[in-house]
Amino acid sequence: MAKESPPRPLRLALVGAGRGGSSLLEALEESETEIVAVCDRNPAAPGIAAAHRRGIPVHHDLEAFLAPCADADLVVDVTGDPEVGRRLAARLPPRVHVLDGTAARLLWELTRTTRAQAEAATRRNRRLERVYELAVALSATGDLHDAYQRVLRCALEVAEAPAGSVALLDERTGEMVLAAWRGFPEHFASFRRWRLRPGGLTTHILNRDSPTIIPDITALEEPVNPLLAEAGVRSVVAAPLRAQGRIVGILYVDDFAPRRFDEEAAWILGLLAEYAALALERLRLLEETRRMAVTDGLTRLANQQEFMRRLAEETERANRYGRPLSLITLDLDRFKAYNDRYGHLAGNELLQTLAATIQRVVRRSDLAARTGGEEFCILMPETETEEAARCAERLRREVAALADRYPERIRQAVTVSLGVATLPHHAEDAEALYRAADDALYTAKRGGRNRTVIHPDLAADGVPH
Ligand SMILES: Nc1nc2c(ncn2[C@@H]2O[C@H](COP(=O)(O)OP(=O)(O)OP(=O)(O)O)[C@@H](O)[C@H]2O)c(=O)[nH]1
Repeated sequence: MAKESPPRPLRLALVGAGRGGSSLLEALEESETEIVAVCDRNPAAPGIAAAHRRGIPVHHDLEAFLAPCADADLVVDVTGDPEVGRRLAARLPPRVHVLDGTAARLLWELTRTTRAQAEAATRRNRRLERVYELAVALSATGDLHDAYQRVLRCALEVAEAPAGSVALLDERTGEMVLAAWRGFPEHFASFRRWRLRPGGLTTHILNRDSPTIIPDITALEEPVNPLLAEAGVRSVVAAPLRAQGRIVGILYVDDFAPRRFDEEAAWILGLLAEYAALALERLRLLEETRRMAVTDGLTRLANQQEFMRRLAEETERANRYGRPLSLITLDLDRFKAYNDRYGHLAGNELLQTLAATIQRVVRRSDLAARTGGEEFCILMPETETEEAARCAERLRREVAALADRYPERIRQAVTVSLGVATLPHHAEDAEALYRAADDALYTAKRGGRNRTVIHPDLAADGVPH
């Protein structure tokens, strides 16, 4: 059997490059059809520039245009001018078909529809591809913050929206808590929490299986969360985040103008939310485990291991850059007697109150840790001895005032003894710094307790108070 040769592309010539002609040119841009010539009297007609751009021969005179037309299969006449129609019919060989009027419009509409469908399919594939890429990235990351940002970036891209956020449900308090956001100004985060109200928008979103589309929140009757209203959000698509059958939060995608998000975007956001919820929950648990591994369970301060790790790290940094690093060690005075008298639980409560006091007194850049039963350490980068001693004294006074301040929790007046040492003045490495501060603390205990001692003054009575 003879092999069939592939059909050669259709050759088309176009007369009339106004709005209709240029739309047809655009609609045929990616088709196989070969445009052999374009003709329009008006050199400024929109289709003329498009034809030049695509290298299609252009004519402004019908006579000259007839020559390439004789070589075409089809001439499309969108001029609507009967004179042009007559001349084409009279001069072109019968083999060349002429499409004009309604038939030309039909051709344009069919081409446009096909193209729109192809574009929609490409867009859907691109959106699904983004979700797939997100899934791959989420399974590789171990960082919760990074994961939130990736989820938001992907959601905004899929919905072609300028802003979005993730809020998590705090089951204990019945509140929504903002976990991450994108495309909002800084002050957006000032509304970090809001209450769930029965009949409110948040409750409505959480109770639905699929995403909720809201074209204009100002037209809603139910109360809207203050975050959206305050930020000037007008339209929303919101997908519930569910992990193992439990509702964990909401993914919001927002626009500052009223707009109806398309159903396809909402459907894909639903898919994205399903996967994201599982991945985010996994990372949240991982983070929680990590946090627990470095935290003391009773006081929520850093634990001994974390303190030793940070001490080594900060010592190295201080030595490398020639910067001071101070360390305060402190220990409750006669805690055994307190425990014996009021019981272990009351003792625990005292330790927790002391930890909260330490946390209140130190700076954010300092590290407060519980390093033993009733022993605590405060690591203070970039801090000279005098400043550390001032902080120690302030802490000592605050502890002495605890019984007056919290009579329901602290059963009798308590005090602490503190030791201060600074690298490089009193030690050169981590171990020596720890020992120096501890020696100072020991001296404070021997000197009568309820005092601060700076390392070289081991024989002195401590800092005057
Ligand atoms: N309640 C409670 N007590 C603890 C905890 N860890 C250690 N302790 C107690 O802390 C007390 C420490 O006693 P000592 O080391 O003799 O020190 P002290 O009584 O504070 O005396 P000085 O430090 O010399 O002023 C012991 O009774 C421990 O049982 C804890 O987690 N909770």
